[in-house]
Amino acid sequence: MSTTEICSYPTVQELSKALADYVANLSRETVSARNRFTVGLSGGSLPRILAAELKHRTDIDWDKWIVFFCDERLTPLDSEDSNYKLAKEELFDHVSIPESNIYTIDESLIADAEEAANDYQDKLISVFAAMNTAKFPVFDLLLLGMGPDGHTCSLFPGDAYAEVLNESLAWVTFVENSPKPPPRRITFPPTVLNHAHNVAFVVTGEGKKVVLNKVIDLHDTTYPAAMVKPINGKLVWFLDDAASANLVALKK
Ligand SMILES: O=C(O)[C@H](O)[C@@H](O)[C@H](O)[C@H](O)COP(=O)(O)O
Repeated sequence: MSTTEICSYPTVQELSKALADYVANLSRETVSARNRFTVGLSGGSLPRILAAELKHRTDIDWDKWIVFFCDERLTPLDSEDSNYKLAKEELFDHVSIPESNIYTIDESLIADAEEAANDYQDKLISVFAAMNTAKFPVFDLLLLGMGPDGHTCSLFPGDAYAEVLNESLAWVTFVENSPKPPPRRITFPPTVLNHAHNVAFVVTGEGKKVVLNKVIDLHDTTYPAAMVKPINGKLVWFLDDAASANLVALKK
């Protein structure tokens, strides 16, 4: 059964501390149960907020982490736009996750979005097919952000993105007309997000408060973030008070 928890903190720094505790606990529990911790990361502000406290933790079995990107921009890995580059600078450079456990896009395929998505899917299959019997990868933890238009990963609202939003077979799909630059990206579809054991959204700032009300209070699935409802997993929202100011769900 799916459960949802909403946590709000006065400052982003306090949020980072709580997030580090949450990730460290989950990592410890999962490693002792399954001897590995599969994580999906997003871009935007998430890597910085996540790493701020987490990179100082000494109680994490980093060599058991297996990391994928929930979405990635089709750029070289050393581009300022690359989610990998951001995560590397904020987190990977400071902790000891084995390089071979960090799965990046194949840079030689960035000119062909479909091929890049298929290749990334093959990487997912190589890791997950042996681990679980589900038709989709079951991540231990997916860490997501949300844009002011309600997008998450590279899942954008609107009819132009219906095919990606409704993808029901592929483990990785792609967009070539993202309204948030850069335009060409690969992304997990909602079905993959909803098979995870744990999904955590990290959303901060006043600019998100209107859309958070639509997503959390009104469950308005025209906003892709509202499509995230893990079938058998746990969803946690890590918010700051500026972002959560309008939330009816928190005032109950
Ligand atoms: O690659 C990307 O662009 C991200 O994965 C994207 O989905 C991001 O998480 C949101 O846009 C929120 O970004 P902010 O936290 O910076 O607002």
